[in-house]
Parts: sequence; structure tokens; C-alpha cells
Amino acid sequence: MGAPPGRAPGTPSSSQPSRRRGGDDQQPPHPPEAASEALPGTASPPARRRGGEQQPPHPPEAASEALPGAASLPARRRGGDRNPPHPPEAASEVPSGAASPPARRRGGDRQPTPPPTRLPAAAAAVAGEGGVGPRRSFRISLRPRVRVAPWVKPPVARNPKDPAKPPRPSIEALAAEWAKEKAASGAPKEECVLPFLQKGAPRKVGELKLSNSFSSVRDCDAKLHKACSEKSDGCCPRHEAFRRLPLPYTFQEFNIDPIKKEELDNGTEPPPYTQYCGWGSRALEAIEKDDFVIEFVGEVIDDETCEERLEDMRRRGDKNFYMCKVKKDFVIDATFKGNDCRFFNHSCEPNCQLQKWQVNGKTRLGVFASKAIEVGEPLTYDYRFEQHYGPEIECFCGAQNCQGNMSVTKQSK
Ligand SMILES: C[S@@+](CC[C@H](N)C(=O)[O-])C[C@H]1O[C@@H](n2cnc3c(N)ncnc32)[C@H](O)[C@@H]1O
Repeated sequence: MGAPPGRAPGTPSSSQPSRRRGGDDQQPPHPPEAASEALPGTASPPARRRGGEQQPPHPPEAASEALPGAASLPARRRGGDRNPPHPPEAASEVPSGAASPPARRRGGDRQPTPPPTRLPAAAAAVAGEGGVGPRRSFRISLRPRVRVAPWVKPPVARNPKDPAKPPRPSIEALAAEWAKEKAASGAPKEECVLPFLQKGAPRKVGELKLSNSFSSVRDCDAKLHKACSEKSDGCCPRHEAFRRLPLPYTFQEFNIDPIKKEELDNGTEPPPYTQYCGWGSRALEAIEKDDFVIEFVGEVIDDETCEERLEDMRRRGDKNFYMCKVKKDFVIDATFKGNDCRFFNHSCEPNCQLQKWQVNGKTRLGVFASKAIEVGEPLTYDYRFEQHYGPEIECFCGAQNCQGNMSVTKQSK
């Protein structure tokens, strides 16, 4: 993407102490592929979270979620009332403008309460697509690779070379274990594979850009669907398919690590690099270039629901955005349900890349290493999302060639 060196026009850099670059606060360069650099604050001192940043319990639907910490980070952003970023990929852009100094996040960043959408079936649908399956969480297969920062011990303690540490099973071994259990549960054979680990099986169909799109508000017949939905007791046939989670997840499998924010806050110091970007994930083992790292999963929602959720976010003043627009009426929202991938922060010089794959007729998103990643490195990818309204979201990735914000200009698309 055409991220211009330095801050984007209009992005005031003087208004705030530039913690992103230079100086002791600079972050170690991030790995990735597209953009530029390291997560900011990597070297900065860990900052304790405040109680106010704790996350409220999730609503019933999301109850079993893994999204704790998401909103709680102390991140510095501009304009506290900036709009929530829109789901990736499509979009357009917002004038930057807001020159106000980045403000730390507080209570307002709490985890949003799942919107009382007309899609009460959303959660249930989640279970639907996966069919019967083991209770094994997909995350298990990913455990050796990544983990949400707050739960991660210092990289050195996880060093696989440490003789005191028993070697962790490989991701392939864990995947095999998962597949065995799933097969034993009676799940169809095709659902007992982790596509991204199957050599040659899945088909990569493209790379995905995260964008802050709100486009369907303007160009889609969402209203029609809404009316349809109201008439049919909240169930619009056409949208039903988008309320499911990608296979092979079953509700149980997706119901991972329902860790509460309070637990994370209890004596846990967030890693330094989250000082400005919020919670993050880091590698717990060395990852080779092109290796599969994790799948981006979440609730699959349509554009209308996405818009409703974004509006809710704006009203709540939430600043963390977890949606990824795959295509029209197909947005994967990890706000209320997701795995560690939801904690991957943006970097203008990322070490991972989000790719779109076609697996057994279904579109799935996989995060792959775009370069070799060392143990302890923050895992990032280039969001490159576009925002339709509100001030630009300032980027604190710390990359030397950071573009200053997480939006992408139309020209660079
Ligand atoms: C998918 S979430 C990543 C996890 C998030 N840090 C958290 O605490 O839950 C995306 C959000 O993280 C924050 N973020 C990620 N990368 C950032 C960066 N480079 N600079 C500033 N904020 C960032 C933004 O609030 C963004 O909406």
C-alpha cells in the first residue's frame, strides 16, 4: 500500500509527544510484509491498567467469548469520540483532521456489549455451521504459536531453548490431536481438517485488507432486508447464512477462553508494547516465513448488522475495532466472539499478512507470517482499513516509515 513515509497529511505530529518513533520509546521493528515497522511502545515501560478500563461482562450471547481485554488498553488515540473503525477491506476514507493529542483509553474502551441485534440467532448460528464436533477449541492448535499478550510470560521464559522448559508440541501435532477428537465425535471427514495446515488443499484466493467501511449504508439494500427481517420474525433467509461462523467451528469450539477482564487486570502488567496500541499478541515460538499463524474468526454478520454494531460502538465511544469485511454482506466480527487473532495489532511494517482462502466452498481468513518471526515478537499485520467518518485513527506502530494513521488513501488502494 502506498503508505507514505512519515505522517499522513493532516496528522499533527507535534500535538503529541511522539512516542511512536525515535527515542527510547521506539518499538522494535515489526516483521511483516506490507508496511513499515514495529509496534510502538515496545520499549516503553509497562503501564498498569486502570480499573476503569475493565471490561464489562459480555452479554449472554458473547458470554463465552475470548475478547476480554480488547477494549481496555491504554491506547493513545486522537479524538476520544472518534468513530469506530469499520471493517476491513472495502472502504473509503476519512479526512484526518483531528489534531488533538492522543488520549489514553479508559472506561470508554470497554468491551462493547453485544448489541441486541435482531439477530438473536447469531450466537446459535455460530454453533450451527460447525455441526457436531469436539469440544476442542481451535485455539488449541494455535496455542503454540500465539497468545494474547496479557497471558504471555516474558519471551525469555518461553524460549524453547530453555532446557528447563519441556518442548511444546508442534502445531501439526496439536492439529492431529484435534482432528482425531473431532472425527471421534462423529463429525464429517471434511470437517476434521484444519485447512490452513493442509498442503495444497485450500486455495488462497486473495489477500485481505482491513478497512473501515461503512459502505453498505449507502449502496446496499439493507433497508429492504431489515424490513424483511422484521416481517419474518428476525430471520431474513438471505442473511441467515451470514450469521454463522466459518467451519469447522462448533459453538463449543468457539467458546474459547472465557477469560474475564478483571482476571487479566488482576496483577497483570500489560506488555510495554500495548501501551499505545492496546492488548496485543506475540509469538510464543519462532515462526517461519509463510507459516500459517492463526485464523481470523468471529461471528459472520451481514452489512446491516455490521452497521448497527458500528453505530453502537460509536455511541459507546469504543475505539477498538475487530471487524473484517470479506465482501458484501460478509463481515467477520470478532468483537464478541473470536480468538487470539483479534488482538493482533496493526503495524505499518507488519510481520504477518491476512489472506483470504477458499476452503470447501467457504471463504476463510488466515494469518500467515510474511517474514520470519522470533519468539516474543508482537504479531501484527497491516490493517489498511479505510474509514468513512470521524477522524483518522492515529497509528502508534512505531515503524520508522509509519504512515501516521491506520487508514489507507484511495490512491493507495
Ligand atoms: C483488532 S484490535 C487489536 C487489539 C486491540 N489492541 C485490543 O486491545 O483489543 C484493533 C484495535 O487496536 C488498536 N490498534 C491496533 N493497532 C494499532 C496501532 N498501530 N496504533 C494505534 N492503535 C492500534 C486500535 O484501537 C484498533 O481499533
